[in-house]
Amino acid sequence: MTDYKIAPSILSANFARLGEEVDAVLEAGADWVHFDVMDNHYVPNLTIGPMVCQALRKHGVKAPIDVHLMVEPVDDMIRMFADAGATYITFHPEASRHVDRSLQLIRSLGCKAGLVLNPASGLDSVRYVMDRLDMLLLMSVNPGFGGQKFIPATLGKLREARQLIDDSGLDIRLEIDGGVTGQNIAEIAAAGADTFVAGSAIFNADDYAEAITAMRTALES
Ligand SMILES: O=C(CO)[C@H](O)[C@H](O)COP(=O)(O)O
Ligand SMILES: [Fe+2]
Repeated sequence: MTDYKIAPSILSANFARLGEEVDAVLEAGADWVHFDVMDNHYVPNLTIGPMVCQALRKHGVKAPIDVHLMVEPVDDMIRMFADAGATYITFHPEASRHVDRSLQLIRSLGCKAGLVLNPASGLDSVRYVMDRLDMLLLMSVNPGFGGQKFIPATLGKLREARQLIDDSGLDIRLEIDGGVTGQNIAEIAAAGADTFVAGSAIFNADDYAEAITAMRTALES
């Protein structure tokens, strides 16, 4: 059976009570914390940095923190997030001049490494660095904002990515980010994803446990 992971994106959490919000989703059954970092340069929005990641660790968060860097360049932020307690660090290949080197940097700092592909980007940029990846993240919305609609063409790309990973024989997670809901998660899993980021579908729900349980039930179906 596939080891599915659900990673609520704190982009849709109440930032005024972030520690409690993260405790609440983990208590409600989430596996990971998805941490969106935006710099108003790579994407037209600005969020949170390594100090907030470190604060969550100090607050007592033990779950994996999945840092999604939407910043350019990436190497300084990789170092700072590794120091701040990140588990996974993923970045967009076009935001690094030397993708292979940035991936090596992440692992050298003891974190798990991943690349993120935007909706219009093909799989070519990951083909020759597969052995440097612990995760491949496909964006199913354009990066920068929560609450957008899932782009259906991502399903075909997920199938191709699943094939690429299976053919490689490597242990690489396949994560999907953007517009994931309890209604579409089963179809997304059938296309090959094993790790699901969901922001608005969880944090906008009245009951986080109910939203996460509905996702797990759909995954089991
Ligand atoms: O990386 C992101 C946006 O750039 C977020 O992780 C993503 O949009 C999650 O939010 P939602 O589930 O509401 O789409
Ligand atoms: Fe994200």
